[in-house]
Amino acid sequence: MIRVEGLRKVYGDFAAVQGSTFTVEPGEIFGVVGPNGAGKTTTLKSVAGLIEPTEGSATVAGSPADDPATRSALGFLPEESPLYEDMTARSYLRFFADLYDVPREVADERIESALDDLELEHRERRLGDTSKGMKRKVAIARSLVNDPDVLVYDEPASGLDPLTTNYVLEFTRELAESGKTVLFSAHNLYHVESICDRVVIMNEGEIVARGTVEEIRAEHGETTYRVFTTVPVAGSDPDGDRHVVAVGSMDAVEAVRERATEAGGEVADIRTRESTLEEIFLDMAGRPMPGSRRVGPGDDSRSDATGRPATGAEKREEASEAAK
Ligand SMILES: Nc1ncnc2c1ncn2[C@@H]1O[C@H](COP(=O)(O)OP(=O)(O)OP(=O)(O)O)[C@@H](O)[C@H]1O
Repeated sequence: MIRVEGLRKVYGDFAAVQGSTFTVEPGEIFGVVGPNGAGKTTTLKSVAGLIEPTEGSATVAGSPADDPATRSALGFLPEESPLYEDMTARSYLRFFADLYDVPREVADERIESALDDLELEHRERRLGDTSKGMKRKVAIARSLVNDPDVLVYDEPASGLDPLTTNYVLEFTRELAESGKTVLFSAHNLYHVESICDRVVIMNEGEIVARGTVEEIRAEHGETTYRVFTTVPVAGSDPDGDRHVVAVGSMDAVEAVRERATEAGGEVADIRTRESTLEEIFLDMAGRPMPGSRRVGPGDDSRSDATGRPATGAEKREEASEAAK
């Protein structure tokens, strides 16, 4: 289980995340969505123990996210996943399994099983010569070599073709169904609607909406009523042999009905339409936030410089960075 409480991250005088609170349960896919710069990656990296919060906390299974043992038991898929270009998928995954001290036999079985599940072809091809989709699948397999219970996936389907995207999303869904806890960020709201159990929408470092997609729609969306009349009424447009006017409430529908009756006609049909998640998102993302992200003199611009010796998990991260 992931628990994020009052998470705030400040860089210099700028608040990247302004105090987020949420929990993610085992078996659940929890989506974090928002426009560029909203604070999604900062949130995910805090849960992966790669960023130290300025205030608040992120815990995984009750332990601090940056605890080396916690990090070792978590699978993180970064937005960009550089791989060692000269290695093959198998040798690359074995290399990471060794870093996690997974016994060779267990690792080999786990790697083959992940590559089978991901239907990865060309396992002995140099990674530098493989497609973007294949590289992403290898990065996903890498997030599983330590058999983590908790997965943090930053834009898992970014830049992939529709077929590979579906594959990756379906695979992520299956991981959650097998009991894993999945925290997931995405720009594509269709992906979010299709696989996430619950969602938070972030804007300018703040959570501005939360719940299931249906709950968010009910709370933040709008219902539009298209009222079809047999005679023209104020504001209506012709529609075949009828007239149509769009209104936002049942009271307004009744007002249209009265006007139509006064004009000697009637209401022939009423159709309702709910906001899509995309419309809600665009509305919220475009809305200026009341609070500023500027804060007083900064205290935490060097997020990763904790001053303590590098842990095994950090060395693994460095190894991954070096592959860039
Ligand atoms: N190390 C850093 N130093 C200073 N500012 C940072 C740092 N990391 C992130 N930020 C800023 O914090 C804000 C949130 O960044 P973050 O990467 O979390 O956003 P995001 O929602 O993931 O964006 P995107 O969708 O573009 O990936 C951005 O304005 C970003 O420029």
